[in-house]
Amino acid sequence: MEKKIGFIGCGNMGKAILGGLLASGQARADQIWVYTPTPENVAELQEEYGINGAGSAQEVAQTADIVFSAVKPNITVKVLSDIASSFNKESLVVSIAAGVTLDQLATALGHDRKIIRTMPNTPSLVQAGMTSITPNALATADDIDAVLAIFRSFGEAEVVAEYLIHPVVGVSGSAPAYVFMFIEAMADAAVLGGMPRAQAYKFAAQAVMGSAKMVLETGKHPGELKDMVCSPAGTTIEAVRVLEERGLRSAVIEAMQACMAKSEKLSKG
Ligand SMILES: NC(=O)C1=CN([C@@H]2O[C@H](COP(=O)(O)OP(=O)(O)OC[C@H]3O[C@@H](n4cnc5c(N)ncnc54)[C@H](O)[C@@H]3O)[C@@H](O)[C@H]2O)C=CC1
Ligand SMILES: O=C(O)[C@@H]1CCC=N1
Repeated sequence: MEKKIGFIGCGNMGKAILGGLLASGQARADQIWVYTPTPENVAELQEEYGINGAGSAQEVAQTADIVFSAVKPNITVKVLSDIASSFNKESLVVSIAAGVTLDQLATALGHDRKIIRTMPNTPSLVQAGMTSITPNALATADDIDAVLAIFRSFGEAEVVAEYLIHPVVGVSGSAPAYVFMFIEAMADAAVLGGMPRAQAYKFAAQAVMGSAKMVLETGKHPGELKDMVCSPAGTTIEAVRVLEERGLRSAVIEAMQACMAKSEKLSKG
């Protein structure tokens, strides 16, 4: 890709995208401009990645063809509306903010602006992210392909209609938190059984990763994969019985309902 790419804000998620772009060779460091309000942060990013530091968000907007807005949701609209007039006519703005709709972004940036709303997740930091991509009507097929390629450089990415954004937040954006809780709980139980803690985290995390890989790679129904583990009168079915008794599925579904409801509330401002 020969386009210039900009970042306004570059914390956890910004760095995941920046790192993915560079590691995959999709962009060279000299094609990338980054602004954050703390000059020391910019200097650190320049040192670590060799990218260009920008002195202001305006400079990023004026320079880049694709601009990632990677600031917190509560300041996204303000940050973008302050610099709306600095973008080039053909620039594409990509937002990663949870709960900020395409309509709110267009109100901040102008209704003639090409915009793509995305929802990545933190496993992007280890090249195993999952990102939804929702373009507005002005974004071209080339814009969508370019942004899909960027997010696919550190995981998977799919185009998703905006009305599905709340389930995306529930099943992907926020989901790593619940999986980490599950890993922590499994490790606690292993420690209870006498296993050293570090070893317990390794076993629990590898079990989760391997199970996820089986779902993705075998194409088998998760229930069938569960049945493959449950020997008749064996150990696993005992655990499954207790998980059912304690309402694991219902707890997960209700937790995600709360997550999706909050996502919907945030979108309404
Ligand atoms: N952390 C997560 O799991 C996910 C986060 N997101 C979204 O990513 C966005 C960023 O989140 P994180 O990277 O976790 O936050 P972060 O706090 O790590 O990074 C925010 C960045 O914005 C910069 N910043 C603060 N004020 C600024 C301003 N006025 N102008 C320009 N830059 C400014 C900060 O210096 C920092 O570099 C949020 O909108 C969030 O909704 C999306 C999916 C998952
Ligand atoms: O909790 C949040 O608001 C963000 C959105 C997705 C993951 N973290």
